[in-house]
Amino acid sequence: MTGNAIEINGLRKTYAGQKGTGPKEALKDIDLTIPQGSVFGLLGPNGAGKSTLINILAGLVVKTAGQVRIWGFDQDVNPRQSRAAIGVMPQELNLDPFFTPRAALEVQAGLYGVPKSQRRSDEILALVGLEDKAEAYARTLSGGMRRRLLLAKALVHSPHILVLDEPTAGVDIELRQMLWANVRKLNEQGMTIILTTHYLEEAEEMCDEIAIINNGEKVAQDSTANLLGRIDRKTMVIHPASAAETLPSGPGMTVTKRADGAIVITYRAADTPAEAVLDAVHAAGISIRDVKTAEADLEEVFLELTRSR
Ligand SMILES: Nc1ncnc2c1ncn2[C@@H]1O[C@H](COP(=O)(O)OP(=O)(O)OP(=O)(O)O)[C@@H](O)[C@H]1O
Repeated sequence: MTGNAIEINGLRKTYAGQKGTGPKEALKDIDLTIPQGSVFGLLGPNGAGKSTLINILAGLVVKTAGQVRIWGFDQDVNPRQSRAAIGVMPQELNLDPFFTPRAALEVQAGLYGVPKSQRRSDEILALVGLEDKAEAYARTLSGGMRRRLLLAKALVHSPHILVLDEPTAGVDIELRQMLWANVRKLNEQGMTIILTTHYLEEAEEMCDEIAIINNGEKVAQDSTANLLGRIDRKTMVIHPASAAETLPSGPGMTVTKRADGAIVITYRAADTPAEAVLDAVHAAGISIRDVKTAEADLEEVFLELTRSR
């Protein structure tokens, strides 16, 4: 099946003002489509509105205006079906301390109306590596284990869409790898994944497509490759065979010398071929011991898109 997992049109959220402050427009007229089967990244600085957006999808925050369709179901017209299509792993570790992981999954499955015969609690516990903690009280689980349990809870009703809100904030490497391995596996099985993250390199590595939200507005949405392609600046670092006396120069090149003697040249790939940069280096009488090039990363795209606003 092809199509959109999520379709959002004209979405607005205004929180009522608290003491001494006016109302807060957290989302201002957002349009967003998320293709089925993708791993989709929702990025933005603190306070951009990501959690508000996710909480609206999860049915935890009531929107002020706009239309939200989840797996084709309008949230206002078919609230039950649209809720059933999505599972959310929240940021906060909000677990009942007196439930064991197995009991927590059974309760969650009950809330979603999953019949006993279709429950997969043990399979899901195994997926997240909690099978040997199935009967431990949640209060005895480590922070990492609690996060695993939150992921497990998001999966009990076999949703089409899994939303992960800052899943790796403050988690150790082992848990992070477990999470990403699971995300990849679930995505390969056809699940659409939406994640928010502050770690740009993580989004770069994991996501096919990314939307950047800033100050309640969508400032970009594109494939990860296209977003990275937006910044055409390249950097070449030349390590000269002997100390350079003259610095190379040429149209479209910015040249600086580092304390270690390396020469750093930035240029736009569209206007300046790498060969022209190397020619300029040779023309300055420099012989090259080593050379490295670097592309823009998502951090630069992100800064460029969110800086001016
Ligand atoms: N319940 C609320 N009442 C009033 N204002 C709120 C409420 N929840 C969020 N806000 C405000 O709405 C804006 C968007 O917040 P939101 O939590 O959605 O941002 P975010 O992008 O998820 O940020 P973070 O990454 O810090 O969680 C912020 O200015 C926040 O202070």
